[in-house]
Amino acid sequence: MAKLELRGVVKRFGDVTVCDGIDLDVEEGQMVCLIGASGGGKSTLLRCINLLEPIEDGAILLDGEDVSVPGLDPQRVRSRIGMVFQSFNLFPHMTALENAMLAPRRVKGKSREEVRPEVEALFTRFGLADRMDKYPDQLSGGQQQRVAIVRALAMKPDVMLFDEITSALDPQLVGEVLDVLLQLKAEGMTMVLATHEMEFARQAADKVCFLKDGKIIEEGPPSEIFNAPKRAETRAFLERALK
Ligand SMILES: Nc1ncnc2c1ncn2[C@@H]1O[C@H](COP(=O)(O)OP(=O)(O)OP(=O)(O)O)[C@@H](O)[C@H]1O
Repeated sequence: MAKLELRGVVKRFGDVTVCDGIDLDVEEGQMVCLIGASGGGKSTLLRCINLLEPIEDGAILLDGEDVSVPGLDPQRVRSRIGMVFQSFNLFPHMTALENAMLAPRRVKGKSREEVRPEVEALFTRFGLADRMDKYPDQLSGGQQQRVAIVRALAMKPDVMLFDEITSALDPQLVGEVLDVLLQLKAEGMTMVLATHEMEFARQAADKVCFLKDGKIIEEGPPSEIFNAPKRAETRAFLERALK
């Protein structure tokens, strides 16, 4: 597990500044939730952390090492920072087990024999032992998303990023995915989540950051942000979101 620090991160698309000098500390083992209105820049910020988007300015530090300097191998960084998306993105022609074994084999060059027991242990840990040999279309949305989480964990990342991972799920399947996050938190994983699950953020986050127009305009423990937000924007957003 690692500490993640963002220092003055700037991301622009053309003339539009989507991340406008973001500073954020995520301590080892912390769960940080990013909340805010649609278009505030949550997804883009996560994509920048994972080097899926180049940044214009600032730095992204993983245990003190600047991983955003040009020239570093993004695959090497991505093997330390796992990411899970709203759409599960599993390969339909591969079983759940094959999906999860792919990256450690391709990126880390490990053999099937080496990877298989490690990945099987992850499936067991997250209640998916009997789903390993199924294809994605034989799994529920919640199971597919849990497989996607297992696939990211198979790389043994130090940090995990989650981008609205329950937004595409039927409401009755959301809980089983959020339970996986609670389990990871209990195991000490460092995590950053963009989420609309306000009750989950209130109960599980160590820190909540409210993003607006590419800036963190409010941050603190959920007890502060939810009970006594300092900013009118945060209050109005929470009132709508918690209705
Ligand atoms: N590849 C891109 N090219 C141009 N503009 C982009 C691109 N990706 C995102 N944007 C813009 O950046 C802004 C922030 O988008 P982003 O998806 O990061 O917000 P968000 O807070 O995650 O919103 P949501 O909750 O709807 O996912 C939006 O105005 C969006 O249109």
